[in-house]
Amino acid sequence: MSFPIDRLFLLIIPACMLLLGCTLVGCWLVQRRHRYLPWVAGSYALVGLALAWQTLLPPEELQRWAVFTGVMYLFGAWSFARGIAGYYGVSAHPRLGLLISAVVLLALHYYSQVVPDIWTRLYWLNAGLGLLQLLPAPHILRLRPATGWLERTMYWSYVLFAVNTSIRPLLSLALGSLTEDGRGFSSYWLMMLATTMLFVLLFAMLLLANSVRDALSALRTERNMDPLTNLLNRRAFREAAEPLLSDPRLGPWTLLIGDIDHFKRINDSWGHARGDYVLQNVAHALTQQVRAGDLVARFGGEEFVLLLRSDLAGAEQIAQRIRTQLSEDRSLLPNGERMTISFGIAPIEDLSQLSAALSHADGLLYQAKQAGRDRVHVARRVREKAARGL
Ligand SMILES: Nc1nc2c(ncn2[C@@H]2O[C@H](COP(=O)(O)OP(=O)(O)OP(=O)(O)O)[C@@H](O)[C@H]2O)c(=O)[nH]1
Repeated sequence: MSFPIDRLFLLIIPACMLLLGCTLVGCWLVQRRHRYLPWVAGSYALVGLALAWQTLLPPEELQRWAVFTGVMYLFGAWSFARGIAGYYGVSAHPRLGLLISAVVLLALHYYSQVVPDIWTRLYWLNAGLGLLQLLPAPHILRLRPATGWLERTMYWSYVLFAVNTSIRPLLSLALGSLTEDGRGFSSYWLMMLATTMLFVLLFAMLLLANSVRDALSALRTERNMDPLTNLLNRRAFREAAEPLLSDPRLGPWTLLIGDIDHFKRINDSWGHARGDYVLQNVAHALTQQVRAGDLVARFGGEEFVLLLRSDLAGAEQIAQRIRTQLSEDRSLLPNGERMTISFGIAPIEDLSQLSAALSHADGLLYQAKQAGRDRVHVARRVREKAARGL
């Protein structure tokens, strides 16, 4: 049996689609987070298989299998819409999709078995495919997903793809050179393969870029955030403090170190889970009291560091507010006892003083602990006291 070499050549595109589908599934298996990926992969696989099937069929068989291949294309198109809808978190309207598919399949049956007409069949099929793909589009547009370039490119190429699908037969008609079976090297078939491949590649690249971006941002979060409290860790605090303290237009800055009093006793008396709960509540209280642009970090254990854009007096007020709020919250410890925190507060003028200011605030915190805990020790006071010989 001989098989025309040009047909084999045309099989490259469906094969690429299947490979891309497998890549997306692989990507999903690694991360298991992007649940829209299997839908897009499924649509690639279905459309790829349908294209391969049609390429391999002898011309006289195309009509007989029109409904079968129609089912694959239609489900592939809806699966794509489902993937896009999943990406933006909206519905792909499955019932409406089913209705559109049923109407198109009836038309395919009529124009293949009752009154065979390949071009009317193509109009129906492509209009149906375009409509199915566009099902989630209005909802996505209302969401205004234009936040980043990736989302914007994704959305508009998706809309363009759906519109191109709908009007493909008309474009082909305008280009002329139609062949009887609408396949082979007919303008329609070549244009269909080319545009499908172009968009399919574009989407695969955008989806993979999205996966990589998410993986990187998850890594960055893991690297920078304390997982228990969602505060910055020591490394991220330094990184975030650098540009702030290097900008002479900002400031004045003050560094605070807060440390929960007798935290070991909380762990020993009520267990680690209660200790963690207390840490989370302290973190919440700290972030509640500071302003946007201030930094709050957990340096480890029960020690918290804050960089506030404020003078010493303002920082002291904030520390006192946090201290009062926490000590008045009787729900933190199971026996209703007060939970207290001590602070050391030191000024800082620029980045070069960061380590010195941290030691300074730490020393003041130590003094606060020595003085009985549940208090705020501020650098100026210490200096004033020293000046007065106290
Ligand atoms: N639950 C919980 N405990 C932690 C965590 N990290 C450190 N700890 C505990 O925090 C306690 C710190 O105890 P200490 O350094 O003695 O401090 P303290 O008991 O608060 O005493 P003072 O600071 O002097 O008031 C230790 O028991 C650590 O095990 C954590 O992530 N979760």
